Amino acid sequence: MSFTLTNVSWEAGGRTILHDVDLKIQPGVFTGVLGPNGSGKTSLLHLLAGVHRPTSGELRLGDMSLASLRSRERARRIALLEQHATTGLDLTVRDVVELGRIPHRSRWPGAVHADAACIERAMHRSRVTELADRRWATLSGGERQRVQLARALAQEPEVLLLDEPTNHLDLGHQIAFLRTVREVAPTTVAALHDLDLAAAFCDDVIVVHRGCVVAHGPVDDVLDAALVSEVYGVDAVVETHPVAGRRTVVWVQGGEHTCRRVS
Ligand SMILES: Nc1ncnc2c1ncn2[C@@H]1O[C@H](COP(=O)(O)OP(=O)(O)OP(=O)(O)O)[C@@H](O)[C@H]1O
Repeated sequence: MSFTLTNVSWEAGGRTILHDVDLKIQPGVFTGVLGPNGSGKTSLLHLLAGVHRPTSGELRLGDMSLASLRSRERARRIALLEQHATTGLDLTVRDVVELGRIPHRSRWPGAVHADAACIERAMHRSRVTELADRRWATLSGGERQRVQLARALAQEPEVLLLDEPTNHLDLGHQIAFLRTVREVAPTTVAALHDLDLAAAFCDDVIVVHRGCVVAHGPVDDVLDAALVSEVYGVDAVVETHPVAGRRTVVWVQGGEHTCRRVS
């Protein structure tokens, strides 16, 4: 399922947060959204999820305008894994994962069994089966993140939107999490801060800077030292690692945000 954004802008709090975004996100592709803090990554994901509506421009999912989809239909097609998922309810892990089935609820007699199988499968894939009876409130940050992935997979979406999904995860779980997403998820768009993880797992990347999309394309074409310098204000060496065989980013110096727009 593709996303097509034509001249999309989004305003909030009296200012333009995203400016004239033109993008086509191809179906079946794992796309990373990169950019500094406050550049507009979450805002872009929220537009794709239908949480926000564009102030101007058009956003299409496949051949439909996203705005024309009813919320239940949207929830069947798109799962959003938020940066800070919370609930005030006293739920078990299984209850949380079961929430992913709500958009698919049906009166068909076999639905309960189908839902149960789907929930078990999603928990197994996200490596949280052993947590199934634990209270959500007692989980660590990393455990919650994996449970949220299970909820999103139980939703069986056509598009998976992930907002900094590897926050809270140790290195092993970061790799396992993104590998699982690559194996089982359909079209994926993930905001990521870790450029090495982006290089390892993304097919394409979108780079957002000060509310503008300044680059979009295959990760190996986009991710280079000039981009890291321009967007993050960091001098870095970006090279193909001799053992891992993928792009790695080693920072040399920086930290000052001397951002200029990349053309
Ligand atoms: N509802 C809102 N009202 C006003 N300003 C907003 C709103 N939502 C986001 N912003 C502002 O828009 C800008 C982009 O925010 P966004 O959360 O999209 O950035 P981000 O790239 O995801 O940042 P981070 O990496 O820090 O999570 C920020 O300056 C933020 O304060």
